[in-house]
Amino acid sequence: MHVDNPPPGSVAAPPRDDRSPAAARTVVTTRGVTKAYGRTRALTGVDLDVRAGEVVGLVGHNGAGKSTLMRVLAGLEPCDQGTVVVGGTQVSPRDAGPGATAFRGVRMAYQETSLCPDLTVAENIWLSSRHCLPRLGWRRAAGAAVRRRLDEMFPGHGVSPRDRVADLSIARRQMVEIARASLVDRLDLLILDEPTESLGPDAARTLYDHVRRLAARGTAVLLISHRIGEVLSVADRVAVMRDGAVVAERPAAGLGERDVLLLMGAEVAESAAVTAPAGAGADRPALAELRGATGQGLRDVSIRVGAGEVVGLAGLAGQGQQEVLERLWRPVRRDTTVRGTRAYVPGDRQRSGVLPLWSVAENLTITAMRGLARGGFRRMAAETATVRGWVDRLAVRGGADAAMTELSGGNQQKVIVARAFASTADLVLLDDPFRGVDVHTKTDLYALIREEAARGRSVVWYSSENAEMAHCDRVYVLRAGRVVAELSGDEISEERIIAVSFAESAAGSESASGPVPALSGAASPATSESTGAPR
Ligand SMILES: Nc1ncnc2c1ncn2[C@@H]1O[C@H](COP(=O)(O)OP(=O)(O)OP(=O)(O)O)[C@@H](O)[C@H]1O
Repeated sequence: MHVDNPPPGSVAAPPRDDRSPAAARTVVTTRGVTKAYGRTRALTGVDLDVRAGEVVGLVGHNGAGKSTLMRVLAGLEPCDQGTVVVGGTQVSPRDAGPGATAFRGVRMAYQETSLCPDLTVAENIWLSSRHCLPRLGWRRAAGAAVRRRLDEMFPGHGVSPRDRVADLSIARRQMVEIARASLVDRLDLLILDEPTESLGPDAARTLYDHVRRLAARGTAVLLISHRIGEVLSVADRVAVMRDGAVVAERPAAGLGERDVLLLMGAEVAESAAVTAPAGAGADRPALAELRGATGQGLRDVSIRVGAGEVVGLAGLAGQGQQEVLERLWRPVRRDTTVRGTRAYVPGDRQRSGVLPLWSVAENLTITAMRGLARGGFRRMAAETATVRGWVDRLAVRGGADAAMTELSGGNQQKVIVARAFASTADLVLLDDPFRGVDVHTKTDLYALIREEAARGRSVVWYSSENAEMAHCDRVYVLRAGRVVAELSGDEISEERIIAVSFAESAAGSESASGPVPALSGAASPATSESTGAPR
């Protein structure tokens, strides 16, 4: 069922939620805000009010305009038309731009972190918060400030102010990005753009605890997320964006995930989980195998991937899952066998996934080229048909000719996933591939994985969302570099995976609820050569 789309810019009367102060001052207001990039109308007339002390969840499909609106609210980009009022003062397009003082009380933590990779954590903090740091001894002051904030938000974070950002895992970079955004002398509005996509459940929970504390102190928080359940658990109010406008606002209390999906325009019936046929693939010939793999953080790991099987790698983040994917991608050791070609979808699209200067079509076909060519000649018609098929299938907003940098984060991710499946690889390796992808598209991608498996392709899939593992035939749960459980069929459930992940922890030296040190400080093992090309 579809919800009718009201005219752009229309806003349902926002009923107040009990948790937010009824007469709180408005921190930001937008009326009829539009923004176009060339022919793309990213914002088509946004009306939104955010009041002090409230948490507003902003949801919508990939490309709905959420990040663009946030950039306008943070003063990073001017809007084309409409009015933006920040802290009671109407700002003009001239006021926008990096470091704009009119927007000083508004801070944003970005979906792709804005940190300089070659600087340390403390140096990055100085860059963004130098106006509130002393000139003498700034490094120490920045280090102390970020450490304090990280301790508060993410106990057990494992980040030192002296760490070089490039050496941090993607989850830790995300933590620093969020801490950086909230380090300011006056914080009226904190914008969090998909903050938990690379965080584990513990870090997500402590972050949201902090968000509620901020709100209790009067700071407004705008939370963009595709994780609707999380939004409903922390927000006072939910604003839904479609086609560049806010089309509905509702108090979060009493709203269910299904209600939100309907407001977003999703076909909820289609969103029903596509789960794996029980026990499928268990007795198929092995396409890939790790036999007692040890070293590089792995301890005696044995894993078997049958032809046409979808194998999940689960457990808390950083327990060796990336190292397993790395071994399968580069099977150079004698303990690893892979028959056939491989494609890789890296977890960190900015570092090793996107070819930013290339178009969507070029990014998509780069790995499929060999299969599409005949006698060493490119077949342009076949390439065009392939590209069109994938762009339509995954609803890549922006189209085939757009540069990758013109796409929203979720749409970029769709192209990277499509690139792997458009290849002829026998084994597709997925490292938490659906970060930032909207719920509806994810459902399509789950179905795609099952279809490809039915055609005989094998998939090894690490996901930080345990619920996604229900789409696998078999799941290996990793803990501290070891396989601690192998689940199949009905045994695969979120509860079971969590229980197994923590059972080992309770038996070991770490506390079940405490922080778990990641095995590898480095992020995705993917390098420039692992952008998906089968070899
Ligand atoms: N710099 C840019 N140049 C051209 N088009 C852009 C640019 N930034 C955004 N767009 C386009 O504007 C539209 C809205 O993008 P935006 O990033 O705001 O969406 P979003 O709702 O945040 O999506 P996602 O959930 O995928 O992050 C998209 O169609 C996108 O392709």
